[in-house]
Amino acid sequence: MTSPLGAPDASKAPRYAGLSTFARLPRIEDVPTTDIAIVGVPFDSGVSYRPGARFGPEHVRASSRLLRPYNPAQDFAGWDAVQVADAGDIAANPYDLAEAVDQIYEGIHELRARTKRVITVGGDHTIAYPSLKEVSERHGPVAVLHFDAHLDTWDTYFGQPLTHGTPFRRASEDGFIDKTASMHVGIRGPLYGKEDLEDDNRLGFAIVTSEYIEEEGVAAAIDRVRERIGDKPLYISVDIDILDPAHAPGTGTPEAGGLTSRELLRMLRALTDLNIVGADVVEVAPAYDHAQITGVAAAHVVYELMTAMAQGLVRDNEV
Ligand SMILES: N=C(N)NCCCC(=O)O
Ligand SMILES: [Zn+2]
Ligand SMILES: [Zn+2]
Repeated sequence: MTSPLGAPDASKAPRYAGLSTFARLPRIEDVPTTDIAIVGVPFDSGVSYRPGARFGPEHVRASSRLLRPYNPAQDFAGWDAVQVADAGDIAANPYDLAEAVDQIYEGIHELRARTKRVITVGGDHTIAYPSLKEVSERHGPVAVLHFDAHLDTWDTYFGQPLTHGTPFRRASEDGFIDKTASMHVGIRGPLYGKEDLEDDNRLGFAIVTSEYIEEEGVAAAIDRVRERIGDKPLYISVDIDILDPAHAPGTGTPEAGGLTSRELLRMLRALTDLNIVGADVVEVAPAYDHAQITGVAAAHVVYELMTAMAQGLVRDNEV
């Protein structure tokens, strides 16, 4: 295999110059093969409050220009070990949720046919449903590790079954999720009723609350994640609003009392030996961001997920 093509040498081309791709990595059409594709899904027709996540992908790309090849926290240089490329954006009908979900599924399915892993950058949390549909067709029902302030296992909004508050209920009902090994991390804030928690449990999720992490610490939360998920094929979904609004103001449904970006990144880095088969990072809404605070946090989340996936591909001799 020829050496992977990485980002331009920042000592020759300034970081702030050049096309806006994730971490200034090559576009998928500019490399012969791709192992990990990072694809944008500029879609926010599923939101229930502040819109704007349709501009999330471009904001995360713009906020990722400082990322460098070697990740000391994982002692691994992901894009030097495998080919990582920016696959551009999947176009989805902003006026028809059902059609949009089909288009997102088709876009991921087509990408996955020519790459080994896909990381989707939203866009609102609706996109987790088609992504989980695609991943579960390849790996069977997957363990879902869902970082979020919100359960996102609600039923319908104004009669609509697929929105950013319902992806994991629909995915559980449709058999995409391993109900013995899925969990939410970061849950906090007001609910519609206690039955939300009863439904959530029935749909197959354990819960690590934001308050638990404050009381017991990140290490205890990591232990609970590892115990629940084990070595099952794992899908990681990161709603950036898991972070406290101080660390992610640029999002549509902010809830007080969240995690710091340091805590979230530490959790992600502790999971690099798990079998990560898919991931998304969603709900970045740049209209409410300041100085790329949220964009930079999301870019680092993608970077840690990419690094962990690259390690897994090398470890499992898939490259
Ligand atoms: N941001 C996500 N993914 N979900 C928020 C749902 C908020 C609500 O139903 O009130
Ligand atoms: Zn959320
Ligand atoms: Zn969410």
